[in-house]
Amino acid sequence: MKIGILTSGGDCPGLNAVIRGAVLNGVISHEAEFVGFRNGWRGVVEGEFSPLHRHDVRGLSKQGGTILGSSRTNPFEGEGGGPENIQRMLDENGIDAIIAIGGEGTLTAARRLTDAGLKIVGVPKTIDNDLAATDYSFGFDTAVEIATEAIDRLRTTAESHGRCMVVEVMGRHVGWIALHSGMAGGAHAILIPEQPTNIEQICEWVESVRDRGRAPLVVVAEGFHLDDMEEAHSHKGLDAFNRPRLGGIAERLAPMIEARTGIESRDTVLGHIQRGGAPSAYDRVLATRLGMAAIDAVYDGAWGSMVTLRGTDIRTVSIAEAVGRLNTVPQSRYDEAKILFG
Ligand SMILES: Nc1ncnc2c1ncn2[C@@H]1O[C@H](COP(=O)(O)OP(=O)(O)OP(=O)(O)O)[C@@H](O)[C@H]1O
Ligand SMILES: O=P(O)(O)OC[C@H]1O[C@](O)(CO)[C@@H](O)[C@@H]1O
Ligand SMILES: [Mg+2]
Repeated sequence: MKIGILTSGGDCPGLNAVIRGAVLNGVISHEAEFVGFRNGWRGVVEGEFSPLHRHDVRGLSKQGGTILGSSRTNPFEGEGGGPENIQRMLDENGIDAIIAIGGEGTLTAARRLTDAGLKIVGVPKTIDNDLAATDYSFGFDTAVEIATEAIDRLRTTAESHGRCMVVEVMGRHVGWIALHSGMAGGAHAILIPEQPTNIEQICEWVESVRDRGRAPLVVVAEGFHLDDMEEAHSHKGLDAFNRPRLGGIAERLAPMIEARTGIESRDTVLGHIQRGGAPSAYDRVLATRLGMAAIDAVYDGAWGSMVTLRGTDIRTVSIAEAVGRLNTVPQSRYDEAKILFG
């Protein structure tokens, strides 16, 4: 079989480990051949790909980013877009199946193409951990490690100056990175999109920390909004898929906290640092296993399915099951963390 692999949407540590796992399992177990599409669906629509041999994936599991490149191209648009054009391109090049590695957008596109008859298997990726039907997605653990290290560092400078630090982490719709890094770093408040809060409550937590002689540390997810804000803070325009680019809520909160409490406050926005660099060992293992399992799904003809982590097992589910809803932070997990606020 000749299998095409693509990575689409925002990048994520572990993408290269998936590619390596798939290529190695395919070559070793099935003598499969591989091509890598350039820049996500754009490479499919424009027929831009190159062979991926075993030697191309050597040493790749520790490498951040994606050797294939990524984009937010819509496979239903453009001259070569749409299921008929894509199938023709695949037939002309003898490509039997596609492994699409991406988030809910990429997987939704994959599901629509599969509904139209294309042979695609999905692999879930996102640092946000917001995809349903998988217990964890690779990239999340790495992002939490990076954010936790940043929180640890901010804490020492905060204590030196008796300042309040507001640290912003990623998380467009869900607060998993904030929850886990905040718990790991001993944050005094964790603000997440699922739990709009008022500024008075935040200041109460901050003041109680100060009253104990400590420097308050607040972790906020970029998608958080105060309960009197209509939506998440955005001042950077739109992304390539016309969605507001988030980021900057920490810059709004820090002066509000300072004005209300009198505690000198600083903000830090971690941004894409959380997506860069080498994946953690956990993410390398998870990504490698998902890549290997994607090959099994291809050889089972499980089109329209996605490989997934359930407990410690790798399974397959239908993509439809994964993209319909978000994996949000449950109330019980937030309540548990909240015991330590203030
Ligand atoms: N409903 C849809 N139908 C067809 N194509 C879609 C659909 N939703 C998204 N896409 C395409 O898939 C691309 C990738 O989706 P998106 O940009 O949301 O990234 P993602 O895979 O969800 O990863 P990320 O976690 O970075 O959001 C989009 O830019 C868009 O072109
Ligand atoms: O890479 P971009 O387009 O700036 O996307 C940023 C978004 O992607 C993510 O990193 C992953 O979905 C979000 O946390 C963030 O809002
Ligand atoms: Mg998306």
